[in-house]
Amino acid sequence: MISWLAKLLNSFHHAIQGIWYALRTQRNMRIHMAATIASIVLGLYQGLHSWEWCCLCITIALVWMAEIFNSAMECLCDRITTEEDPQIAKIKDMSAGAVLIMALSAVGVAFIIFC
Ligand SMILES: Nc1ncnc2c1ncn2[C@@H]1O[C@H](COP(=O)(O)OP(=O)(O)OP(=O)(O)O)[C@@H](O)[C@H]1O
Repeated sequence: MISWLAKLLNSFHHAIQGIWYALRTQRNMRIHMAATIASIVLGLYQGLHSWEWCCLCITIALVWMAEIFNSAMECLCDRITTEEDPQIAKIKDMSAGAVLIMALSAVGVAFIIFC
């Protein structure tokens, strides 16, 4: 039981380390953090309904997830090669495209909720 709990806590520790690494090294993550704080402050100020908070939380989580997966993909690509490679360019472009889709969607959600 104790070792199961220790393994669980260890997994959390690694996951938090990953988020912290992304926040420290990725400029876009800091932009997402600023947008997250601004949305929460605006949400508290406007007194959102619970369903609006649900939409906001899911949207924020999806943007963060997309950005962290994108950062992980970039790390993996750079581990394979840092030399000019057309395949690496396609992989990184697609990964960045996924973040862009989610970020645009988040802007739409924010517009619907706050305007
Ligand atoms: N090894 C490579 N070979 C060819 N093109 C590359 C390579 N590395 C990066 N690129 C191109 O440069 C773009 C930016 O890649 P980079 O690794 O600098 O990401 P970034 O600027 O940190 O992106 P993001 O802002 O999404 O974090 C890629 O989308 C790709 O088009």
